[in-house]
Amino acid sequence: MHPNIKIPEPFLNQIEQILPSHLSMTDFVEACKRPLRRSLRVNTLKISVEDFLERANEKGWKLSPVPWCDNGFWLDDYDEDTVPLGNTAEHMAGLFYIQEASSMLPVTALLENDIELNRVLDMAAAPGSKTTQIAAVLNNEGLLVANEYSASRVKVLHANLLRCGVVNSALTNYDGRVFGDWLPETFDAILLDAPCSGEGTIRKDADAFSNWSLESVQDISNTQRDLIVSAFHALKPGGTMVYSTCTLNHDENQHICHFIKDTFGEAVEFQPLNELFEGADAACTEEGFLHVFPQIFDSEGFFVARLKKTESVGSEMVKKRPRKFPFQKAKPKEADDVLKSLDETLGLSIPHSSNVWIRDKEVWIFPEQVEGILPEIKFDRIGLKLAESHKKGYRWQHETIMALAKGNEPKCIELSVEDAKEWYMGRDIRPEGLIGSGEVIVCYRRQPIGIGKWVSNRIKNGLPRELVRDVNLFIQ
Ligand SMILES: C[S@@+](CC[C@H](N)C(=O)[O-])C[C@H]1O[C@@H](n2cnc3c(N)ncnc32)[C@H](O)[C@@H]1O
Repeated sequence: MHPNIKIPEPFLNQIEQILPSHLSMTDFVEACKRPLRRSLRVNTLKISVEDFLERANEKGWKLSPVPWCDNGFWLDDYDEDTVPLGNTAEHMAGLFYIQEASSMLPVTALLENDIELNRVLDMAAAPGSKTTQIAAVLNNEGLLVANEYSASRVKVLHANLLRCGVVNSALTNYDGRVFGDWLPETFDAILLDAPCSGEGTIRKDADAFSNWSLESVQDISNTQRDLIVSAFHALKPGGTMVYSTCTLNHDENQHICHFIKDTFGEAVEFQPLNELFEGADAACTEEGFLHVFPQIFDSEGFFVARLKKTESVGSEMVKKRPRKFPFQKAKPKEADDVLKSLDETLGLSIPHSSNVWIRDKEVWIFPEQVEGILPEIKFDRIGLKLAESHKKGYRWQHETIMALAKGNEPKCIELSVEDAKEWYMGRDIRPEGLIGSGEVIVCYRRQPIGIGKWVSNRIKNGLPRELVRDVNLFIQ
């Protein structure tokens, strides 16, 4: 049992009124008090599920599949005190994301249908569990705009995108209310994983209710109404949107969905989720939303609704002052030069749907689909910084390796466990009996972990300073 759990009476009274008849209040309270099962999602941008399972098996991890996400697994009996999951070599290399199982539902629902996805918006994205999940389904193609209102949380989002090798993203730092006016009818799919009162997170966080009150629920539902209207305007006719929260009350869930339907009528079509996976029925409401009480799948509480915009609702773009953009698209010869050098020095190539852009000496790749909307909104960061150019060529970046290298390129060198520890601690390494020249992709257990440079029998460490850490305890 969770030791310090406090569940407010008004909340329990409310749940009693909305709990479906096939569920019991006793089970609900007991489930809230049970600590949460740990779960993770394999990052298929970096490793196949098959290879990950082999590696997990070698480490003695016991994984069981999450039924609604092909890449999701529960991790049974993991001893978090010995090696915190977030400090394992596999996590640092971006091979998985620690994500609660029910929080994998919204992206599964959003991207279930095989539709063309040129532009996707994640309107409330930090820390990025679902952004990285979307990027993996898109396989780094198309454009994924990841927006977050809190500047400090944008930094965490950015770090997670880098760790997971996401290349097709463009980050923005706005109140999500701006998208409907600034980018109307722009996105094929939108995830609104809304800020909410977090009632479903009690199993993870004993303090989940410390700021909870009936009034605060009303406040936050006003924001949610504004955000869903904005998202609906930003959606292309024919596009799909998922509205999700990690809370349980109707005001922040069902009522928000009915509000958008009342506002836009026939243009809103609820798309039932009862067949999203085997057993989904157990959480399905009459409208076809998933209202996941924690005892149903032994998970966090969650709510997921999917809707389609069947027709335009006459959204209009608000005119803005033209802004100066400091990047220029590389001329064809310039881009060829960069890509040829990337191939020749490291054996790497960029995703099909991206192009080379230049700012002074910096060389970047941007998803092609961002080009049409560049004048409309200020981006904090787009795509990937590939290199810095200098007189003799290019200085490739750590993130280039983390995003583009697979570990099977000719320029890779496999480090011993001792050398990998040295690498993560920011030190140069001397692989036994080897001498080389030029740049080299360093790998640990066949996964790229950075870029170094041979200086005779030593590889100069290229790990960015902010990633240096004492990993002596964690890497085995
Ligand atoms: C439920 S969390 C998102 C979790 C995230 N989707 C994930 O899966 O990792 C909601 C996020 O919305 C942000 N937020 C709050 N108000 C917002 C607003 N008006 N516009 C956009 N984002 C907002 C919060 O800072 C928070 O990071």
